[in-house]
Amino acid sequence: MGFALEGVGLTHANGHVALRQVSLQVAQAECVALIGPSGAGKTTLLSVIGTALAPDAGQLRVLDQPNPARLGSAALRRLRSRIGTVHQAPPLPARQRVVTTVQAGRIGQWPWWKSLASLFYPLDIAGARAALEPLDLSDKLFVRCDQLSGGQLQRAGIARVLYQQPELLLADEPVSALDPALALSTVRLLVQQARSSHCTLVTSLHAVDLALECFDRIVGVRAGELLFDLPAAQVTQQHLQELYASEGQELPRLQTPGADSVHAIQATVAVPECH
Ligand SMILES: Nc1ncnc2c1ncn2[C@@H]1O[C@H](COP(=O)(O)OP(=O)(O)OP(=O)(O)O)[C@@H](O)[C@H]1O
Repeated sequence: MGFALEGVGLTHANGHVALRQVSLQVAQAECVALIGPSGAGKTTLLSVIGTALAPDAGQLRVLDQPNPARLGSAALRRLRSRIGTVHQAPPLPARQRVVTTVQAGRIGQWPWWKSLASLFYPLDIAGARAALEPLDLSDKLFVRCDQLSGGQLQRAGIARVLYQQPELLLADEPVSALDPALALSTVRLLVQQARSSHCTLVTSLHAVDLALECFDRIVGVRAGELLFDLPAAQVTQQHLQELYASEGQELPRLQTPGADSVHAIQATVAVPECH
């Protein structure tokens, strides 16, 4: 099983209710996109699933582990080592080389002495290179993180989580810093890698067309609630307009000069299909 939330609620420390009565079941190896306006609660939802935030109402089960908030620190660390997280702005140490940063993806799975040694000497250069290759970053293997562009940093964060080989992969706006063609190929890579490794993938995406193109299941989040949970083929314009009603008429899409849709980008770049 991937994870299940039943009636989950979360109120932030300042009293803001970010999630209310959220119920969502995602099976192992399913790939799901979260969409919704800014401030809807997508990041908060991913943080709850990833056990970074404990819900204050309802039930949570992650990778067959009920109620992770009740786990002791060692068991929680073991559970978290099975969960990979891609952040919008990956918190990668500025002075660390890319190879070390990618290898750090497995620190939670290695014995302490190996994790420590890997900080001083890269123990798996070939593995790190293989993770960077499909993201077109293998030439940056020995470059320091503070010498990468924002988009390269974001892709290094993705390489790190792919190297981790998690059972559950949570990606929060993983391609927000990438140009439209790279965004499309990178999301497709995430979906393909998740499918081939039988990993559950939940990705929040700003671009609605990217979500509909690459994912079979779409969850619409608005004001801390799930507005819909549908197969991509059943998401209508009306669903989307209702979801983004607070953002005016325009739906957020991939933007590229002279082409404003995934299909237009597809026509100009050779990227493998998602479905
Ligand atoms: N640590 C916090 N303390 C207080 N309120 C918070 C905190 N984090 C988020 N919020 C509020 O909770 C709501 C949901 O935020 P969240 O980041 O989950 O939304 P989101 O859908 O991911 O937005 P975006 O698409 O802009 O990243 C917002 O109103 C936000 O202001």
